[in-house]
Amino acid sequence: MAGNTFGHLLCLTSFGESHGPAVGGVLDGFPSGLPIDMEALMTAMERRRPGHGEFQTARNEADLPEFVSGIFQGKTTGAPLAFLIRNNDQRPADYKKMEEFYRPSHAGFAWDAKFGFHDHRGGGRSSARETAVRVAAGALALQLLGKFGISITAYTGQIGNVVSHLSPGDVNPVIVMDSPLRCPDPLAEAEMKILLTGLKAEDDSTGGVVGCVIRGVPAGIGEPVFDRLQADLAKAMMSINAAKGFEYGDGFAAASKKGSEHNDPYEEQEGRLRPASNHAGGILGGISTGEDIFFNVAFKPVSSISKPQLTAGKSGQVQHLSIEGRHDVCIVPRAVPVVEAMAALVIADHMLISGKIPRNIL
Ligand SMILES: Cc1cc2nc3c(=O)[nH]c(=O)nc-3n(C[C@H](O)[C@H](O)[C@H](O)COP(=O)(O)O)c2cc1C
Ligand SMILES: C=C(O[C@@H]1CC(C(=O)O)=C[C@@H](OP(=O)(O)O)[C@H]1O)C(=O)O
Repeated sequence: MAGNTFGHLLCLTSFGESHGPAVGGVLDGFPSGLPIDMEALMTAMERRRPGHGEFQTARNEADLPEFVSGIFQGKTTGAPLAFLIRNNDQRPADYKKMEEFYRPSHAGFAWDAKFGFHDHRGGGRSSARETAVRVAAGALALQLLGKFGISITAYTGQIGNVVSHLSPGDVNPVIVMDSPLRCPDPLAEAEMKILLTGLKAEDDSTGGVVGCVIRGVPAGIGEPVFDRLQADLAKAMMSINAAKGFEYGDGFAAASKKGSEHNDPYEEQEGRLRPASNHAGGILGGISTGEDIFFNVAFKPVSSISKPQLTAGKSGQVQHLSIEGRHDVCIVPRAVPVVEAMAALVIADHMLISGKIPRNIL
């Protein structure tokens, strides 16, 4: 398997390069009969699209998916959903130096080691331009899940050392939607803006954390032992460019807790048994418990910075390299819809596997 296809029953194949004519995808296994809300799909694309934010890359792309298969009379047909997203605003001259130098901590060095050469313009296939495809496919999966009462809200939980202290259960999707940095906590967001303004002026960058909460997933999805729900979520999140870590439920903090602090004892509520707390993050034994599923994804600082870095070129000469081009100061706000999209693909896939979503929803 060449690594460009993701999923079990609902499979996304993505293709395209940052400075090629287009990126695009084929989403196969999607149920027939779902009316597609193109406006909602474009809202998702708009949230990731480059070129319209103070701390974002200035590359300006419309990110308009053109569907060439899988939709008839506004509804999915069950055939592969295939779409193209044209690239219109490339500036390859920005990458001239990359013929001589590898960008420290971008993908060029490793891609050359594997493939022998790669399209150095915009990083080629290693560019997060590819994540536009995930958002288009994920927006379709989100619409499908919405029919079955499932909602997914990703949000900015941390930028640099500024942390939002809201717990996942308190995250309000409306506030996140309206926030320029996709942060549910307006006080933290104000501090994040100050931090990013300073870093932009210093030609530097920073990382952060995207949180995500999935509500309405019924108990019983996930396929032990290798396709545990958290294993598939982890793979989906760690496949996003610049992702450095994944944790769900109490995550790494669970390591230092006592059993008596971490356990979720059961109680009867309205005639059914439920855990009284949710340190598990909605998954036990690889299977959903019916509680909210929540997780965090850590992202590294953007590697392409114009602050000079001392680095050796391909012929060995050491030089102060200042990266040119149009780059994000912090990718976290633009990664929010990507995390949402990948989570939607995983949950929709497992809902189909378990039969909780039928293949025909007419
Ligand atoms: C939404 C998004 C936007 C990104 N924007 C940039 C960018 O403008 N400049 C950059 O150097 N890296 C950017 N990245 C990160 C690179 O794509 C990533 O570091 C590169 O592919 C190498 O992969 P790795 O960091 O996972 O090893 C972005 C990532 C995401 C998810
Ligand atoms: C184009 C997008 O983001 C790009 C992601 C990216 C990277 O290295 O990942 C580097 C930049 O590419 P370029 O130098 O070609 O403008 C970003 O603009 C996009 O997200 O659609």
